[in-house]
Amino acid sequence: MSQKTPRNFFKPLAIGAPEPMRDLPVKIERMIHFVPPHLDKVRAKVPDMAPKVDVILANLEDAIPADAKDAARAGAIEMANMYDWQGKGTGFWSRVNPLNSPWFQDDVSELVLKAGHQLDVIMLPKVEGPWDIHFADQYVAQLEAKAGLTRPILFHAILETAQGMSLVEEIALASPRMQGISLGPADLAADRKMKTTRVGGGHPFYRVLEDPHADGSERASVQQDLWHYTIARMVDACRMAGINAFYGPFGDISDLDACEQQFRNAFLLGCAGAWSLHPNQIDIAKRVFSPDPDEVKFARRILEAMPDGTGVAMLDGKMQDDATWKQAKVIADLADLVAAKDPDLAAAYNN
Ligand SMILES: CC(C)(COP(=O)(O)OP(=O)(O)OC[C@H]1O[C@@H](n2cnc3c(N)ncnc32)[C@H](O)[C@@H]1OP(=O)(O)O)[C@@H](O)C(=O)NCCC(=O)NCCSC(=O)C[C@](C)(O)C(=O)O
Ligand SMILES: [Mg+2]
Repeated sequence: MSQKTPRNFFKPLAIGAPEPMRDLPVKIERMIHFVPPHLDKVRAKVPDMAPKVDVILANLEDAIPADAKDAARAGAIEMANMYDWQGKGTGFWSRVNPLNSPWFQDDVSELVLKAGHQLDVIMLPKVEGPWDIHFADQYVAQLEAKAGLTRPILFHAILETAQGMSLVEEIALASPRMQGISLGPADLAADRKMKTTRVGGGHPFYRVLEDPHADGSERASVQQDLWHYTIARMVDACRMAGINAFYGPFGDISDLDACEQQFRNAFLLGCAGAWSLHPNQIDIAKRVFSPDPDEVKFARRILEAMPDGTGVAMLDGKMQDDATWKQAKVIADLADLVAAKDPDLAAAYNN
């Protein structure tokens, strides 16, 4: 497989385009909050919502009707100027239409040329392979040069096709712009021909049955996680590439408990955040993707017990060593980031 040389991997893909980042900005992205930019009433909420979330995403793709694509794009550009994104630290992203759609070129060119200074991340849907990232990479570089941007716009891919799943490692490694990957459970289920119309979460048919009982009594069965393999492989691909994995949408807006459970499964498997489709999912993502205060305190005890990160120590009967020190570092560093943005959690982590 042809690979760029390490030195060429970080070369700008257009004369005048900003230098690609060698290290990603360290941010908390516990929830990526989706906004339909064509709805005036919802768009008007952005200045009030922005301080309360980690990322606001102007959605131009699915859930935006074909006859509202131009209005959504114009709304996204308006959103770019509704808040001090770069100054106040809330991420401003946009999900553009698929690369083969009639809207992709206008989405990307107008966003970069008219909102590139405020835009942090372009979310690319239905990514089939590294070639999609390569194409978008050079196209955006050309536009960045034209717009005179000094900071590169990053990419976030959605994992929502069977081919994309089979190439997820190559997608994660395809460009210095890659910032993360989200699971897209609806399109991926359709492409895999999974027999579910749900957007994330479990399914009552997906279970394991215990062995038959001699007395013929009823056999217990337990529902299993449909998304375990997919999320775990996405996490491995992302962490191998030094980027973050995210759980995508949970579609059953009315079922807050199942949403929390799906987010919690993803958090435990290594995801950095999830999408919030509705205001009632924002606090769930905040609660789940912020480290638990007791876990933070225990993690800090591990770091204190082994200041240089090597050796062995016993804490509350649990063996700690170089590996658990690294696990503790992940939790403690995340807690510091969350505390900087969230005074309530800062107090919980330090009392
Ligand atoms: C589901 C919907 C229609 C219910 O919208 P609603 O208005 O019927 O809900 P509501 O409960 O009546 O709304 C209560 C209040 O919240 C507001 N509100 C409602 N939503 C939002 C929001 N997002 N942000 C900010 N405010 C919101 C709404 O305007 C209302 O305000 P009000 O009290 O002042 O009247 C609405 O929440 C919505 O459109 N959410 C975004 C859906 C979306 O973006 N879907 C696409 C992403 S998932 C996907 O693409 C799949 C994937 C990855 O591709 C793949 O797996 O393949
Ligand atoms: Mg989709």
